[in-house]
Amino acid sequence: MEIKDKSLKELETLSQEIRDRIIDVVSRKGGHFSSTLGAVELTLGMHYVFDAYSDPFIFDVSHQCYPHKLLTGRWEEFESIRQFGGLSGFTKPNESSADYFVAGHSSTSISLAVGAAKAIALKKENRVPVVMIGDGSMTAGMVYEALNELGDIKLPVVIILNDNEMSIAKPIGAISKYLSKILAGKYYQGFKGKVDKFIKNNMPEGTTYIAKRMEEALKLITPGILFEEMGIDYIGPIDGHDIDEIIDTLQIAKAMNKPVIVHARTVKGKGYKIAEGQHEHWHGVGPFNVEDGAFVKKEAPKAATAVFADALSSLACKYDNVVGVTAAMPSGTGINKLMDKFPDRFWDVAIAEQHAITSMAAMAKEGFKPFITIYSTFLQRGFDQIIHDVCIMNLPVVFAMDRAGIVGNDGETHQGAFDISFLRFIPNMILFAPRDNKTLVEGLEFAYTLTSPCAIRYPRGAFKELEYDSTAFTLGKAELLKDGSSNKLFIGYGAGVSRAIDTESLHNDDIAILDLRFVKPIDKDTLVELSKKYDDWYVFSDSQKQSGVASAILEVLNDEKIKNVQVTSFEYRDNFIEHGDTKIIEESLELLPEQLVLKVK
Ligand SMILES: Cc1ncc(C[n+]2csc(CCOP(=O)(O)OP(=O)(O)O)c2C)c(N)n1
Ligand SMILES: CC(=O)[C@@H](O)[C@H](O)COP(=O)(O)O
Ligand SMILES: [Mg+2]
Repeated sequence: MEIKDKSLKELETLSQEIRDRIIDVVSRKGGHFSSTLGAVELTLGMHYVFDAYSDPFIFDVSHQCYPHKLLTGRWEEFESIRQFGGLSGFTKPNESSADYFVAGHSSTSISLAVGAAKAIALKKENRVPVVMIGDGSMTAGMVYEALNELGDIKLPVVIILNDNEMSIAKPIGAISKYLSKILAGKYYQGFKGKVDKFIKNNMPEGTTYIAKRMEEALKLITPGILFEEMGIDYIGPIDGHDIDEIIDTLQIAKAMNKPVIVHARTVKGKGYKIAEGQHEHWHGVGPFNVEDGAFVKKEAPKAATAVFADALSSLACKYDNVVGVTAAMPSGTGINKLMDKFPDRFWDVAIAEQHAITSMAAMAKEGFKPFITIYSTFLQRGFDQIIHDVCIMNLPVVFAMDRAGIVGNDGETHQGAFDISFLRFIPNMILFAPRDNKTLVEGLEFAYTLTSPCAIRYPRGAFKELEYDSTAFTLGKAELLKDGSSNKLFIGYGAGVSRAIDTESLHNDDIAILDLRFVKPIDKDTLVELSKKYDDWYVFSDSQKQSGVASAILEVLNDEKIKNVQVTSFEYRDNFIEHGDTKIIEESLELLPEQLVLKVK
């Protein structure tokens, strides 16, 4: 039966079935959990009032899209969510025509809706873009760039603001406070009841006229004055778990034929009691026991994130001028501990990567030593700020890039593949990488001493502990870990060093291993020296091949007119990398040591 033909009772039953399915599958497979549970009724409302195969359904970040997937023919396949070869955890048009866009990074939804609305108007079609965006995602600047235009051009777009008063962590900033203040007021429910009665008793059926009246009436009480002043109509707050109210409101919003924000209050984790409310650790989860909410514990070595956080904490204790920032990822980057310990020196600035970078540039100019702790993938947001505000000024900002390399189940939107490629060509930027926990700690101490911007990368999860001792970091100096008796040289960068070591251990030749340490400035002298002894080089790095580590080495060989060396890159090829367990992804890319050793042979 079509959703549109279902009674309220049937819709409520369906919402329970959706929740049961999400809880069952995510408790076994892991995935984004509390956001998606909180969006069940709103998603049902979208599907009841709009048509996912015609109206662009645009989910911001799209980590809350599981109910949408279940409603659009992916009930059985849902079992494979975020697994290699299975469904993506985000919307993906090549998975279903009901998925309008790929998303994974936040706050793109309203811009997409504006573009879609313009296209629809030009094509003279009768479709309406519908956005679902969370309160956390409303903190990013791009949202206001889009609203700025939307309020001016006034094309029909319905924006459902799914407000659970949570980002991943507690939401930050004045906009969040403003939204919370609205939510603290009364539901629009009581008022709406009166308007409904008025419409039923006085008006003929016919949405445009009704909507006009409704809209006028709403204007008298709207708490969403910020949006109203920008030219976007505001309805709310409504109860985001009351299907009846959601459907009524969305029907009105649709009929208004202009930009409208429907502000819905929801509970993150709704329907799974243990996760309900403001619990950060239920945002994205691994497998857990449904009965008691206990996570399935896996013995895991200390994550690089934790090593980083401890080392930064020591630096902050030692040096008063150390400051730091995260763009809405306090626990993900480990900086939450520092925010607790040094609340006036470490900040969460909300989903505002660009602002994080530029504001820290000014702190660096004022004599502070900022550490921008950020996932490699989210640093992409701040590309111009890195060049324009940090590097041209040659300011000693440290970019601490977590989640470098394959991140696993989040997939193509989140892989930390590109940072070396897009940072390497920026003048003044220093790029180096630790190979293990010890060199991560040493690398941070070294970063503190630099007077230029630098970027240091480390992986999701743990470094492999290596048996090689390390020497102190010296700017632009590589470290030869072992000489070899064959003509081969393995060059590793960052976590690529352990891959090189593992591959060497599987080879029957005795192969020299170099930890490149710096991809910029690169150790020209050492490379020239090594070219005299070894002429078959292999480059191991968890990063894109184009403009990557092997490219940097080839530039040296070319500049130094060294012709005898053959370089093979074991970096990522020119594709976006899918989702799945990291090891399985690496296997699919033929990057496991046992695969690489065959290539070398
Ligand atoms: C540009 C960018 N920065 C950071 C993130 C990480 N991130 C994913 S979801 C999220 C919180 C979003 O909060 P909200 O929109 O309120 O959704 P909720 O999870 O509360 O439903 C963050 C910070 C991201 N996806 N994109
Ligand atoms: C959707 C999003 O961007 C985050 O929730 C991300 O999935 C977190 O990734 P980690 O699990 O690596 O912190
Ligand atoms: Mg939220």
